[in-house]
Amino acid sequence: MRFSSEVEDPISVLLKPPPDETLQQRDARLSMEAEAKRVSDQIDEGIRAERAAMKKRKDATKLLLLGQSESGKSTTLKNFQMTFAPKAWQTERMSWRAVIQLNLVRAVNTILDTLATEMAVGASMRPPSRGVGGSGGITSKPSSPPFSTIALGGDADDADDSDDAEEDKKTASSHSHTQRSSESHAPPALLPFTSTHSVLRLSLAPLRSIETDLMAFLGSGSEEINADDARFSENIGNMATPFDTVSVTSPPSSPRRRPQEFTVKSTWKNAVGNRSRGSSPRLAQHSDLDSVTEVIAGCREDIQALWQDTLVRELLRRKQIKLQDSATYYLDHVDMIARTGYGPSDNDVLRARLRTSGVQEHRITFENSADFHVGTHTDLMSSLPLQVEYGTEWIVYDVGGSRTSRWAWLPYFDDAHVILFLAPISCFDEQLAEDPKINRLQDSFILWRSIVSSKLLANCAIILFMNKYDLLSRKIKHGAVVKDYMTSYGERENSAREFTRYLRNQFKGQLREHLPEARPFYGFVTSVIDQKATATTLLYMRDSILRDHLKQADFV
Ligand SMILES: Nc1nc2c(ncn2[C@@H]2O[C@H](COP(=O)(O)OP(=O)(O)OP(=O)(O)O)[C@@H](O)[C@H]2O)c(=O)[nH]1
Ligand SMILES: [Mg+2]
Repeated sequence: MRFSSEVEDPISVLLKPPPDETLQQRDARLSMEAEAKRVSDQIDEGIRAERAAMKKRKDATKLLLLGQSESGKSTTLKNFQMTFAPKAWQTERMSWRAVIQLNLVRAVNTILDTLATEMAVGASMRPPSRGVGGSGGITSKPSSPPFSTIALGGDADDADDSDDAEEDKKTASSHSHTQRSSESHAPPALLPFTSTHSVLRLSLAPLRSIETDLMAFLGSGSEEINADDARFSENIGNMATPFDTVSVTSPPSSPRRRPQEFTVKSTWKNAVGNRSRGSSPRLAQHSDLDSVTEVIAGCREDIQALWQDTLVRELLRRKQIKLQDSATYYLDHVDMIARTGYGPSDNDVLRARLRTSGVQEHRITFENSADFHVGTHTDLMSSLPLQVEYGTEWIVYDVGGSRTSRWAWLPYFDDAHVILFLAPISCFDEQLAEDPKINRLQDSFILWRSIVSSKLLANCAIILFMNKYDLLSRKIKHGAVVKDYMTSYGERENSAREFTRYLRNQFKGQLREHLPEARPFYGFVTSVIDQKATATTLLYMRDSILRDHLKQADFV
């Protein structure tokens, strides 16, 4: 009988060098073995890194930014980056220059379009036309009657799609203050434009191709959705909350899974940093972004002259051309922006408008909280138990908010921990670009009701930002009367403060109505273009509300 210790291990037998191995053969064998080990270690390392990344992703707090288009979601995301990852933000800031340039150039082209139409009318001595065509930057304001948030109250059953349609009908003709006032006046005399204006139009003509090139560079987000685009699909239609009814009305691809074209990073951001040819989107008419910048810089004085011209201002007023808010800001600061060495400030970037297409995933790794600008914040901050969260990762999903994009939200509901819902409260007198029959504030209420009553989001912390308070204050100061647009507001004081208090109660009431049991109401009044104030709110949100919620829900 043989003992096992006497049996030779078959693997060692296999690996044993041949007895007659030469020195050369031995070296070759050893180097082959070393290479095999290196490859094997590399594979193990890859598996380990993948597991760690998966665990990190699983552990990361997932925050979903929701709200209608132009509610300020992407601007809030920028605030997140500036507040929690300031060093990483430094490298991203410069890439926004092209967006700012597009916002500026588009505003100039809109003014030039308006001027061209008016001068053509003057030349032919025909009566002035009422409408003005042109590219983005114009918010059209058709007639429509006022709406009432009381009509939005209702039962939980109201949340269904047919009811939305009913409410849409109720507001199908919400009205425009500006349009109404203009109807009671006779058309004013033609404005006396001169050859100076013709020269300005000529010298600013190169900005047409600049707009085209910047749009090609920045992709689909550089075009705003309009009512015609919104009719693009009979399938999805133009519903307020397609994610509620997704099983009935299917979007083009599977509703539950995340479509491939979504959850993308913006390619233009990388392209700005990466100058190598071939990797950047091609500009059709200018060799690169630097030559675009030079053309804009060359137009600086003429842009200033156009924007400061009193006749042009009067024309914009008469034609009720409402430029985007960011456009006005950039035109006011053209002396600084239209320069070859221009690098945008944080303030400039917070004003930049680029529509989000699809759903974009952003990973934010918290940098050392000692870097936060806490010292400059209000007393509130000093009372917070500020925790060092260095290295913690959050995944923030920024979605497109127009009605035609909302069907893509649903797949992101499943694993969201936090919903940050933005409702722009300044737009009580505005209509949706994608459906001019619908009042924008009413659309926000319909969305909010659907989100707070969603069973899929029952475990999420839901935080409301009543945003654009600065614009609301300005609007009311300039004479807008809330009850003209919102009958339920009644005879309350016509002030931004009182109106905000009223809206807060309405939002809170809808949350309580749908989830009476436990969910607390977290509502903040914000102007997310104000970086310092927003940082204070975000820090409070993270270190107080979310810490408690995530602990309670066993997420941390
Ligand atoms: N004055 C002012 N402007 C704001 C405020 N919040 C956002 N904006 C501006 O409004 C515009 C639209 O904001 P975005 O953040 O792009 O809106 P969004 O919700 O991401 O819109 P979509 O991507 O179309 O869904 C930008 O030009 C912002 O600078 C605010 O509180 N006050
Ligand atoms: Mg956006």
